[in-house]
Amino acid sequence: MLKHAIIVAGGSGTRMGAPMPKQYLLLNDQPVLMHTLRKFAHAEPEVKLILVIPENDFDLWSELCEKHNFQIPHHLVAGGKSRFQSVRNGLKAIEGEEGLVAIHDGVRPFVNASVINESYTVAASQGSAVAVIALKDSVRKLLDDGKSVYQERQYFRLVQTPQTFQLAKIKKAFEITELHTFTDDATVYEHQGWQVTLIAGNPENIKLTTPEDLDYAAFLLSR
Ligand SMILES: Nc1ccn([C@@H]2O[C@H](COP(=O)(O)OP(=O)(O)OP(=O)(O)O)[C@@H](O)[C@H]2O)c(=O)n1
Ligand SMILES: C[C@](O)(CO)[C@H](O)COP(=O)(O)O
Repeated sequence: MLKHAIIVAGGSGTRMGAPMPKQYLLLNDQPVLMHTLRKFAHAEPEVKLILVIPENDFDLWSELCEKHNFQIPHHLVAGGKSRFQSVRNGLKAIEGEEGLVAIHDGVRPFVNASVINESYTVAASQGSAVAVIALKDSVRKLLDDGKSVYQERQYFRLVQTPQTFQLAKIKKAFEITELHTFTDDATVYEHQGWQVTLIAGNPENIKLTTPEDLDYAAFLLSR
């Protein structure tokens, strides 16, 4: 079955506060995005990779590829103003509706190959596969009056990427006008009335968001 992967990296990394967007920061002397693209290329050698970055960064990316001798084939697509719009641009760049597409944050370079493989297998039979992990800490809900209440953590999951779908269904789902409740691709998919299928993610697959995440990334790479 035809397998695509859209790696979204069209953001500006405000919370990281680094001199350049976090997707280009170096981990072990290689930009974050190269680690992420390599994970997909190694896990699924036949995958068709689409990389979504801001159009203004196309020249920077091509310089980085040359400098780091990065040769994994991929198709560059211009990002949008929001993650939703970047994903939609990526979906529009795929011709036809055949096969599966994994949508993955470019700033999650620590995804396991087994999670990527499982996401395609499950999406092929179920329509979708969304990587999640269970919570280890207790959970409380904040109330308007300054109080808080206990929540049963077994009913909650933290949502990661990849979020993998049958291409025809996720293309149709993304035809909708963007809503503020669309925090990821699963929320767009289920807006159609379709149930998402959850699969186990890997705990190291964090989204590099704030500076302390880079320390954890360095630790993971040093093991
Ligand atoms: N317009 C956007 C915004 C975000 N993303 C991507 O979506 C992923 C998750 O977003 P987030 O971690 O929020 O990245 P940023 O938007 O870059 O970070 P911040 O919110 O701190 O500015 C990232 O890979 C990011 O590059 C995107 O492709 N296009
Ligand atoms: C898609 C995502 O990474 C799943 O956890 C997350 O929803 C992105 O959120 P952000 O607010 O764009 O960082």
